[in-house]
Amino acid sequence: MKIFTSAQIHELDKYTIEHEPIESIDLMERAAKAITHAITEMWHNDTPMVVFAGPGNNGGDALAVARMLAEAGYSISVYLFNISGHLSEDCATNKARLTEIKKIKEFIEVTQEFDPPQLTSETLVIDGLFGSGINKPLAGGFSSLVKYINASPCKVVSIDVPSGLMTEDNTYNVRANIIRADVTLTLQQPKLSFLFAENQMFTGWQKVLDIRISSEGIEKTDAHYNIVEERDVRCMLRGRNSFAHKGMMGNALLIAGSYGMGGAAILATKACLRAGVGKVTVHTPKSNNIIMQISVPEAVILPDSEETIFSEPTDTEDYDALGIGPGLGTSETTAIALIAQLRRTQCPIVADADAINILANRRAWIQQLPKGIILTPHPKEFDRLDGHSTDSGERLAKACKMAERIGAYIILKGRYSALCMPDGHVAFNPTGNAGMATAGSGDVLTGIITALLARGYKQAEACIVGMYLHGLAGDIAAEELGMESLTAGDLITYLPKAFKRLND
Ligand SMILES: NC(=O)C1=CN([C@@H]2O[C@H](COP(=O)(O)OP(=O)(O)OC[C@H]3O[C@@H](n4cnc5c(N)ncnc54)[C@H](OP(=O)(O)O)[C@@H]3O)[C@@H](O)[C@H]2O)[C@@H](O)CC1
Ligand SMILES: Nc1ncnc2c1ncn2[C@@H]1O[C@H](COP(=O)(O)OP(=O)(O)O)[C@@H](O)[C@H]1O
Ligand SMILES: [K+]
Repeated sequence: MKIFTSAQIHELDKYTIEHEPIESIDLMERAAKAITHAITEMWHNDTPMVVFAGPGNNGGDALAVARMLAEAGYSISVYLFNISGHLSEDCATNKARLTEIKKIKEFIEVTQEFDPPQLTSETLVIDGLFGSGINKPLAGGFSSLVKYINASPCKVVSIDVPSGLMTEDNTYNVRANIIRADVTLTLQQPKLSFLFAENQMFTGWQKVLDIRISSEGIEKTDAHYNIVEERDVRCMLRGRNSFAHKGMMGNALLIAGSYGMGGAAILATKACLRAGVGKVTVHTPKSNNIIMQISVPEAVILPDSEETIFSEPTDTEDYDALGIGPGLGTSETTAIALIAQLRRTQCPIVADADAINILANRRAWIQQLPKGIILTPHPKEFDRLDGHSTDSGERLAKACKMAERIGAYIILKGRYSALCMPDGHVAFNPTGNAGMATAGSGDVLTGIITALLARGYKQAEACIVGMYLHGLAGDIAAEELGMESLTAGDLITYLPKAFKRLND
């Protein structure tokens, strides 16, 4: 699913009006119907509702919703904020339509002073102050109103966007002046900023409402940001030839584990095998040899000459992919071996965890990384690599720049892991859940991506399929076990079911 910027949304709006064709006011009516339907599904008609409408089209939506809810028998009070004395055309039309009906409890047009109504725990506030047209942080009377609503015990449903939240960049926004909704009913597509962890407190639960924006327009418009969909992944999946033998299914090399962190190597190795690789070899310190042999008898172990750390690069001629980093440690010897390893490796690479931490300590080496390398940092690891970011938006922008600059694929891990590609495009992964916030989940992802690379998937495909499968395994595990007790090992156990669901 493409994620458009507010400027693109505005253009698509116009495109739909011109090409469907449909009058702008009728498109607003269509949006309002979808919003009203969603509200009536969630709240009974004995819920007292207070609608706050702004002067633009978000306010227009709110006024239309107020009319429809009043006609459906809800008790509705409406406050329309018209401070500058100018309403958008469709907002003005909906004001006229609203004032024509008799079923509204009260309608107040605020032009100067505003005496806020009492908002109790019974009240539902419908927030239609500002949507995708906001162009600066809220201030003055609007910020006071937002603070008043946020401090009240009422429930809040926001139309399209929680008022005050920018659809893309909130780095310089004033967070106290943004509505904290319980539910956001967003039109056509989630907005980019909804995918960032720190904005969940504003959007609350999100529901996307289809308002039938021109599919032709959507197809024609290039989007930098996409949310991966199941059908994309199904198209990328490669089958297994019935004459397949292990030599055809990829030969993976993992360099992982140090004394005390052998578990990371075990998790990555098991995940690599469960992701369908033909053969996997694990280069790990001597001290992990026996535990690896016992834990993963399917793997070949290549013990390092050192007892506790990775110290010597391995020839990669025979391998189809290298996964390096889980539990590796960051000692000086390991750092030198890592760089030597990256320099001499010819096959595709995924570098995670301590491999990233080592690069963060020696930033000059980042420029020299092989083209096409996959890096899988969580936000803290990325900050070590590229300096502190104030929020997810800034971090994503930096990751995109780095991916372009060094020709890398960077997966910024999180609820919606973001794959930043060298061509500037970003793919967000929708699968996964909070049960996966547990040690070792990242090692499993490294193992899966390594396997897919070894099997011949191109970097972008290996990342997209890998992220999706990893999250889907977590979702199926959570369906059956619940989130609380989920462990990284469960992700491996449920990987077969994730494959099966996608292959069915
Ligand atoms: N295709 C779709 O998705 C559809 C979208 N639709 C709906 O349209 C909404 C977008 O409407 P929109 O473009 O009119 O913008 P909106 O958010 O109402 O705000 C603009 C007004 O706010 C003002 N303003 C801005 N910032 C401000 C600030 N900080 N403080 C104070 N004022 C500020 C700005 O004034 P200006 O700065 O321009 O003078 C202008 O008056 C969208 O979210 C959805 O609900 C549906 O109806 C149909 C299909
Ligand atoms: N709340 C969540 N929703 C979806 N996925 C999550 C969530 N929390 C963690 N994950 C996934 O789990 C993995 C955690 O990786 P990481 O932080 O590197 O863990 P570790 O270092 O312990 O292995 C990432 O792939 C991330 O996307
Ligand atoms: K809003």
